[in-house]
Amino acid sequence: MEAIQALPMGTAVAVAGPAIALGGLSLLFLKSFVYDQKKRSSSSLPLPPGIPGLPVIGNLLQLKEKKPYKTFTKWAEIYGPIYTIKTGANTLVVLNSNDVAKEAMVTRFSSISTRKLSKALKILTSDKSMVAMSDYDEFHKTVKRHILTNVLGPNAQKRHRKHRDTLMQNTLNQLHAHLKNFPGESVNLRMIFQPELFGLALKQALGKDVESIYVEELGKILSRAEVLKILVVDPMEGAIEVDWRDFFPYLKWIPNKGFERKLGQMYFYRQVVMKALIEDQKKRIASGETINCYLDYLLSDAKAISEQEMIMLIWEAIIETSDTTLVTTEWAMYELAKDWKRQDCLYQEIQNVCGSGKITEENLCQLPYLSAVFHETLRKYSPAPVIPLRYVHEDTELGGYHIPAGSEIAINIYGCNMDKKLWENPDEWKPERFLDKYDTMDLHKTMAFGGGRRVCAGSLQAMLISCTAIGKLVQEFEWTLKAGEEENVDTLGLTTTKLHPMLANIKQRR
Ligand code: HEM
Repeated sequence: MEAIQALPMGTAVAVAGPAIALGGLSLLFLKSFVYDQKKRSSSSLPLPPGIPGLPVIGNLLQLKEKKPYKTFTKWAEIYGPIYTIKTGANTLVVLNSNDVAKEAMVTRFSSISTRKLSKALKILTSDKSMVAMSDYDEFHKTVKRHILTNVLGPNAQKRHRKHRDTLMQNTLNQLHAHLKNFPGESVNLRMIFQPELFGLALKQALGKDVESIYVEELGKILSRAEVLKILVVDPMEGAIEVDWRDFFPYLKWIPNKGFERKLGQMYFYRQVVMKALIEDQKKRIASGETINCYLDYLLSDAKAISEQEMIMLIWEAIIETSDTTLVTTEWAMYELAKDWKRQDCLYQEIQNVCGSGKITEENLCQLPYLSAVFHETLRKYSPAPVIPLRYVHEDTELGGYHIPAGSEIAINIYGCNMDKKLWENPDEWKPERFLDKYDTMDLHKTMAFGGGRRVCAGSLQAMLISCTAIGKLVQEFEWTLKAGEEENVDTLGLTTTKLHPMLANIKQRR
């Protein structure tokens, strides 16, 4: 040490330089040796079992119905938690248990960190220009930080609290008005809750809710309901549009006019409406009025974001806020309205904790049964049943099998949440299964929010809105399903949206 200190500075650098270079070289050598070993050891493993299919088209005909996650789950009972299917020219590795899903999302993430998007998603996401659909790269890290800092992280959620309180109060007011104006008529909760969620999404993203907007390219004023349809409802349907060229890339030169027209139109409408909404708010900012919202934040703090990326990021915050939370809340209320005993159990818990006071977000940590209702609904109705496909960009290993580069990965969240080895009678909606086992505020009791570096950024917001809404709806009203509603359990779309909106009869509690 003293000898080194005694050397002139230049000498120390001259000696240390080659040493560092040599150290670097041997590290590099070691890394490539380990990599080769890993590669060799992975390729000596067997391939996952394949589901028998037909030549050329593979298993496509077996996946005709638009709920592949259910077919995947049935196959897992025969072929195990990991298997491959052929979708035309593509090989898809399907993961159906928590263990293999976590291995893909955490341990082997570095080999599976890119997205494989269908043509429809490529168009709708403006080629991966949003947090949830981007590859795991610098763009992703930057924009995930932005959405967490301003919209979805714990501090941002504290700042947006007033919007959630308004949403809850407006929902309750409309239910009371329904009771008064249409006594004896059943209520469609979605018709009230969805526009309220959309209002919250607009306020968080753009600073203000809108009643209507003039869109120059369309030459007309659109109502709020039309804006909701263009920004949320249509793209959710468009996202599952199938272009057969996805399965046969070697036929991509053949035009598919119907598909292109439909998706092109959706893209155009979304684009012009988003531009009009943003321009409107830019006028507000220019007039000196700034608001704590995502747009104001991006305009002042995220200079490197292009105009198109800005449109996509703002749209992302709107569509993601408006959909999955509604799906969860509606299914939870369907189950509670069907099951009086459990509804009463929840009501008693709320009464014990809140007494004559109204339930608030501050009470959530004291309400384990409410938390169990939320998580059991996420389990049984996994709002994102299959994670958007990932792509294996280097040979890897999963569940003891060799997974070659070029494979696509489908993580079947629904399958993980319905795994009979993990969940007793998984078809039964039974919140009690979560009591005593978990911390009330643990957001990851199931695989519903994914995991690892791509874990859902909006889980806190979803929990705060959904749990408070369920709690308030049950605290204030008694819910009973309308006769014949029990059978309506079908779903529609990319998420598990209830095909028939829930209809229920409500009675004000004393
Ligand atoms: C019950 C409601 C929700 C469920 C079940 C859910 C589910 C998921 C899942 C499974 C993923 C992971 C995708 C993957 O691994 O590739 C994800 C990602 C994401 N979610 Fe959610 N989500 C919900 C609500 C929300 C809300 C309200 C937002 C608000 C904007 C949101 C924003 C995001 C974002 C930005 C990502 C991308 C994270 C990343 O790629 O790093 N989610 N969500």
